[in-house]
Amino acid sequence: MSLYHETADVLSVPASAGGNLRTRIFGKKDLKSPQQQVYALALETCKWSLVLREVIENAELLRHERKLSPILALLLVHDFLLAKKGIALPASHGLRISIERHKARLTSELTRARLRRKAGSIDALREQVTVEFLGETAQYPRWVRVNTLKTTLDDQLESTFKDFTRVFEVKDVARAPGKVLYIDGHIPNLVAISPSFEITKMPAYISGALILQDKASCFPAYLLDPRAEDGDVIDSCAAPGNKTTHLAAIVRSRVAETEQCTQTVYAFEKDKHRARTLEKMVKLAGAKDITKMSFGQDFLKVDPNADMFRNVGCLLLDPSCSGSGIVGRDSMPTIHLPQQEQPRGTSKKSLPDTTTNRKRKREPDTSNATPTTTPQQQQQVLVDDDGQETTVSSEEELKARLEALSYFQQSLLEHAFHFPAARRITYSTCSVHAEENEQVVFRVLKSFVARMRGWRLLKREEQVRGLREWPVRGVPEASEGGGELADACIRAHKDDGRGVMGRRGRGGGGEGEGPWVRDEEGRIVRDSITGMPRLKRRISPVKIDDPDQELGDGRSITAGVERRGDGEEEEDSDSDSDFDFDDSMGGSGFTEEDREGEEGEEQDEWSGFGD
Ligand SMILES: C[S@@+](CC[C@H](N)C(=O)[O-])C[C@H]1O[C@@H](n2cnc3c(N)ncnc32)[C@H](O)[C@@H]1O
Repeated sequence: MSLYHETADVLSVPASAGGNLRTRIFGKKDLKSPQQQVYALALETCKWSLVLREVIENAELLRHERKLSPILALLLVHDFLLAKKGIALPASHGLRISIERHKARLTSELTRARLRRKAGSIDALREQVTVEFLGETAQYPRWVRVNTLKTTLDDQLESTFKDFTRVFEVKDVARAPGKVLYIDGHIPNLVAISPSFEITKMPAYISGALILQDKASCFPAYLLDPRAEDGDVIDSCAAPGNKTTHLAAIVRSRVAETEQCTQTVYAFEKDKHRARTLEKMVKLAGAKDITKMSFGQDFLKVDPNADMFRNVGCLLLDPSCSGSGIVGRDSMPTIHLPQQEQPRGTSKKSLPDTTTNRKRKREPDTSNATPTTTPQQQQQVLVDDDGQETTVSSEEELKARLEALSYFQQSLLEHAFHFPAARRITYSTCSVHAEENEQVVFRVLKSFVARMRGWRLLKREEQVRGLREWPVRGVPEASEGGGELADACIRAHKDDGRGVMGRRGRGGGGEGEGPWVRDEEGRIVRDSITGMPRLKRRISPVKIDDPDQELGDGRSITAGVERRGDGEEEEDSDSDSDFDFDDSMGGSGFTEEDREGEEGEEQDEWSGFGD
C-alpha cells in the first residue's frame, strides 16, 4: 500500500476508535511506510486542508478524477503543490498522473486562494495557515532548549536565530508575527520563539542541537542541579528522553571542555518500545558518551546497593501519571474534505465535510472520522505517556485510578531514597491532580525510609535561582503539610500567563498543574528518631506543565531530593521499598502503557546497560 493510501487510512479511522494522530500512527505496527513520513504528511495535509479543499473544489478535480476519494485527493494535491519533491510516487503511477494532468488548474487555483487571503507569497500563506491551524496553541510561544552538548546559545543566536527580533517579555513572543525570540530568565539555554516559525525544518533542529521542550519540562533537571561532586545521575523513567538529555547536558557543562566527563547518567525505561525512542533521542542529542541506557528495565527492580550505583548522587523521577486530567477529546487535527462533484464557484464552505464522502475502493468510510467533524464533547479523560486516552466514567473510578497511581509514584520515590550516595531527587508528573503531586510528596516524607535516611523537603529559598524565583507554587490546600510544602513545590500551567502550556494543548483542561519535589544540598544532621548522625536530604515539590509540546497534552510534576555529607550511613533494615509495583497496583489503577511494559518481557532480570 502506498504512503498515500496508508495515510488516508489513518485519517479515516472513526472517532470512536480514540487516540490522537500521533498514537494512531506510532502505535500502528503494520505500517509499511515510515511512521514519521505518514505523520508529517497527515499533519501537514490537515493543516493545509482548508486551502486545499478550496483548490480541489474550484479545480473540479474530483469531478474529473472519479477514482479519487476526497482524502486521497487532499494528500496528493498537498504533496503536488507544497512538498519540495512533489508526489512521492513514480512518474508513471496512476495516482500521480491523475493529479499532474491538472497541473495548470491546480496551480492557478492555489494562486487564487493565496490572493484571496492577501498573502504576498507562499511563505506568507504558510505562516497564515500555520497560525490558523495552531488555534489556541498559537497564543503560546514555542520553547526550544539549546542543547549545549552540541552547540551554544551564542552560536544559535548567530545562526538559526540570526534574523529574529529579541523581545524581553515572554508574552510578546506569541503575539508578534514572524521571527521573535525571548531568552528565558529562569532556565539557562532556553528560548521561546514564535509558534508559527517552522523550527523543525532548521538544520540545528534536525541535528539535535535544538530540542523542542516545554519550559516546565526543563524544571526537573535544572532543579536537580547535578554537579561534579554529586557523582552519577539516574533518570528512572526516561523515555522519550527530554530530561535525560537535559541532565546529560548539565552534567557535561560542568566539566572543562578539554577534560573527560567521568560522571554517568543512567537511564531506565521499562517499556522496550519507548526505550527505542529514548535511544534515538540520546544519540541525536550527542548524549551517548555520558548516558547508559537500560532497555525494558523496571527501575523498581534495580538494586540500589549494586556496586554500579554506589556513586549515584542525584535521581530524577518523572513517572507515569494520569496525564492531563480532564481534557476535551480534541486530539485529532481537523481535516477539511473537499466535496465531490462540486460545481465550479459554488463551494459550500460550511457544509460538514463528511456528508459527501463516498466509499471508495481501498479507502474506508470516513463518515465517522474524527477529523473534520463536530466539536467533541468534553469528557474526563486520562492520558498516558503514549497519549492513549482512557475515559473515566465516574468520580469513584477516577479516585481509584489516582490512588493506584499515587502509590506507584510513592514507591518510586521510596525506592530512590535507598540509593546509598543519593543527595538529591526531583520528582515530577504531568498530572493535574494533587493526589499525584503534593499529596505524594507529603506522604513520602512521612514514610519510614524517608525519616530513617533523613530526606527532607528542599525549601524554596534553597532552590536554584531560576526556580526559587519562579512565582507559581504549590497549592497550600492540597499540600496538607501547609504553606512551606506548597511554597517548595513548583507549578506551571497554561493559564499562568507565563507562556508554559500543557503537553497537548487540549481545550477544556485549564487547571492542569503538577508539583515537583526536589531536595537541596544535604547536610549531616541528627536524625530526630534515632539521634544518629544522618545525611540530610530535602525534597521540594514543584508544579509544572509538561513537555512533549508538539501536540502537547497534560502537565508534569517533578520531585527531587539531594543529600550530601561524609557521615556514616546506617544500613536500612526497613522494607518500605520492597513495594511490588505489579501487586500493589492491582488491576484497575494504572495506564495501558504500564501494563504493556510488563507483558512478555522478563522484568525481574537486570538487562544491563547499552552504550
Ligand atoms: C512521563 S514518561 C517520562 C518522560 C521523560 N522523563 C521525558 O521527559 O522525556 C514516564 C516513562 O516512565 C516509564 N516507566 C513507568 N514505570 C517505570 C518503571 N517502573 N521503571 C522504568 N520506567 C518506567 C514509562 O514507560 C514512560 O516511558
